[in-house]
Amino acid sequence: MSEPVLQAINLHRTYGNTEVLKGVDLTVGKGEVKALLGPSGSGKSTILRLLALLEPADDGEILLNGKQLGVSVMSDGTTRPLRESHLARQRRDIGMVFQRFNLFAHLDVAHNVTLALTEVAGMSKADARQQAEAMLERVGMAHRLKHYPSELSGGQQQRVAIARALVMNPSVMLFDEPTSALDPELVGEVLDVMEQLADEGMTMVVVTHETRFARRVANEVSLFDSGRIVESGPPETFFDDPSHARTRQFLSHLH
Ligand SMILES: Nc1ncnc2c1ncn2[C@@H]1O[C@H](COP(=O)(O)OP(=O)(O)OP(=O)(O)O)[C@@H](O)[C@H]1O
Repeated sequence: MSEPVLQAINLHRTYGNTEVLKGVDLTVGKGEVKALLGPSGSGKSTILRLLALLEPADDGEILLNGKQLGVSVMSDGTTRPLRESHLARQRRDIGMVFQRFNLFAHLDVAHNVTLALTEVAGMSKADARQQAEAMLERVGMAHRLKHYPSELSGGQQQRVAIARALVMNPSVMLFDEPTSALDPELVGEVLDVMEQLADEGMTMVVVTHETRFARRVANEVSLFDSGRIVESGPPETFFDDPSHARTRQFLSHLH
């Protein structure tokens, strides 16, 4: 594997009495794509929310480019949760794309993409506009700068959401079932953009039910079940490995 960009070590998360993540280890190397499959409720969205620093783990560590996230390490080696302002800075380096596009309804396409650049990164409006246009060009949406989200198809909204995450120049992009809320005829345009990103060397973690995409684009595929990664492998062998009994069972429900 190439040098690790994102590492999760023994992540745990409990809601009430339900232990949703029971010790998850995950490593994504630079320029690699990791696909996570798994049944509904197995904890896939939870792991992505933790990796995106949207909520804290109860136990375990997350490292980005070798640096532990979400905590400050004291001189005696103990750790403390990071202050919100520092957390916000770390979040900028992690792009997240949700199942539902989560665009700001009251802002046009260009402003959806420039907002974080001007408000969070402190960039001038002119520079932000230039970067946003370049990023929207990359996802094939530069011709819709003045449109509002409600005037776009789901696939177009999702491509804008991808541009909005990319414009912060993150080290890694996390995708949480980015096509599962789309009409079938719109899935391809979003997967094409994601494949193009992968080809360009973006490091990605993708929760998806699109097994053909995972076969074609991922470097490693993992099956997530009941809060754990239970089976993993390169796509060439993962789907057809006779020892992957749980993957076979999962796939038989999917089709
Ligand atoms: N904030 C929360 N409070 C309480 N329970 C939660 C919370 N978030 C998730 N859960 C529970 O954790 C479990 C795992 O949820 P999660 O959304 O991570 O699964 P998933 O694998 O992404 O499922 P899906 O494919 O349906 O999105 C579910 O039982 C869910 O109800």
